[in-house]
Amino acid sequence: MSAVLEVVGLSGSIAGQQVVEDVSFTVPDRGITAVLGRNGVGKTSTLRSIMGLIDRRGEVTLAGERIDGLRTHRIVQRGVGYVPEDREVFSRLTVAENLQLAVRQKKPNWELVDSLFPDLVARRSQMAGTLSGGQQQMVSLARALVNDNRILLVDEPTKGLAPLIVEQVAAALAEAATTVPILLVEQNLEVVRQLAGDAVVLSGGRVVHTGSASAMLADDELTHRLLGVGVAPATGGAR
Ligand SMILES: Nc1ncnc2c1ncn2[C@@H]1O[C@H](COP(=O)(O)OP(=O)(O)OP(=O)(O)O)[C@@H](O)[C@H]1O
Repeated sequence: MSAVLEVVGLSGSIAGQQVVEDVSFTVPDRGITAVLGRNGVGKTSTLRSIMGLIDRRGEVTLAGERIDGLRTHRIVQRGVGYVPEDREVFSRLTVAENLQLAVRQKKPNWELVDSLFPDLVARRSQMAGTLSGGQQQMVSLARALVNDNRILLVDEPTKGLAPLIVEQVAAALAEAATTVPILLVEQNLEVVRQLAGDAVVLSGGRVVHTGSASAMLADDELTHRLLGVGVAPATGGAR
């Protein structure tokens, strides 16, 4: 597998404060790569740095071409789809209008979108603001998938969703990943276990671990140390 995205020495800052520090990793051209880490370590800011949405320095190469000097809309045009954490649907537009606004190509991928999100087909005329959180997430994902992209950056798509909806979103992501590689920020480790091939773990704005997601999650001590969750390591013998 070759890399679709290479990030080298990426730093990002917000209001003069550095929140991404010298981050380097590669995203393979297939499957789902997870970005993990505790709250506030810079996962969202890493995606926003790649998209040129915050001040950044460093190299970002998409399919062999540098994109770190480009404005956000140019990065999108090059084929980087971005599904932000807060979904950003236009609440006073219908589902159909939300999707239509995202279209950049002559033949949008309507078949793919309709097959992934049948619920949205029935709700085409519904105002997006009246959809549930899960349905809004699906609109947000559908807007990215309606175009051919080289990679999707998806930020916490299951956040705040009920377990059944989390399963639906995870299934849609798994299916979408058969058509486009995905860089996924995700806190739900069950979803990560289910979907991710590789994992990039951040701490304090820096990469502290990269490698197989399943190998990391199978190692309780490592998972606990990196993410502060899972089974705590034993602290001495029985008393
Ligand atoms: N608009 C902002 N203004 C000031 N500081 C910010 C802003 N957005 C993020 N930060 C800071 O940048 C750091 C990284 O935040 P970021 O949202 O990238 O982390 P994260 O890993 O995605 O967190 P979470 O898992 O809680 O979403 C944090 O210390 C955060 O407080």
